[in-house]
Amino acid sequence: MGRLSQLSHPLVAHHLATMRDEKTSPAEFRATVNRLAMLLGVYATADLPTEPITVKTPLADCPSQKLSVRVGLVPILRAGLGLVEPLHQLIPDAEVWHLGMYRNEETAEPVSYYDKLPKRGAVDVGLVLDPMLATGGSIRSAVERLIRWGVPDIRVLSVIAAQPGLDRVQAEFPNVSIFVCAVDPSLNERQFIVPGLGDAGDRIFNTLE
Ligand SMILES: O=P(O)(O)OC[C@H]1O[C@H](OP(=O)(O)OP(=O)(O)O)[C@H](O)[C@@H]1O
Ligand SMILES: O=c1cc[nH]c(=O)[nH]1
Ligand SMILES: [Mg+2]
Repeated sequence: MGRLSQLSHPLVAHHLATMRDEKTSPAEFRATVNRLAMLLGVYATADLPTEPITVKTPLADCPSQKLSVRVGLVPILRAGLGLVEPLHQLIPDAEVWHLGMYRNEETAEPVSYYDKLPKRGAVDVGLVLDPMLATGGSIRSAVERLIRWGVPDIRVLSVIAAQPGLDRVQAEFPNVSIFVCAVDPSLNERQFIVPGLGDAGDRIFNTLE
């Protein structure tokens, strides 16, 4: 089974309530995704390797640490874009590799429409960013793509995961770490997470029809 970390923190619970609330405006929704992504980012990077360096302060030499790995942020378009900026704040040198995917409305299967990953030179750590893991199909497809690219350490950051999709991803990718703020019990007949928060991409980009 893949390793699952569910964040337990009063700020996570507080901001999650805002995100789920149907009355939350797109502007506040975006700001809240940003806050939760920052918290997820801190947890998901807690064991990144560092190497010792020495920096000169105005007073003396100071033994210090710097990240020693290439980190790639891999947002799944569109909704994953909402998590990029806070992760970039935490890891300014991270590379960003976008994967474009949307769910077919009838089958709920992911349809890929953008992928410019290079043939060579995979990052050491790939952080897959998508606020919603529903059936798990989109995350599965992204993880498969990163495995083919050659990423040795793959971590998934999602705000809400549905239990059925999570079970599927964990069973299929035992070496992938998954970080979530909440696990919801079920999916409805349209494969939306219940209680969930609706369509994350539409709420971020104010495209609700
Ligand atoms: O686990 P799954 O069943 O694959 O569902 C989750 C996917 O669905 C949503 O994207 P959507 O297809 O709505 O596209 P969008 O982000 O462009 O709105 C969400 O952002 C995930 O990518
Ligand atoms: O509940 C869901 C399922 C897929 N995508 C979303 O944005 N929300
Ligand atoms: Mg999507």
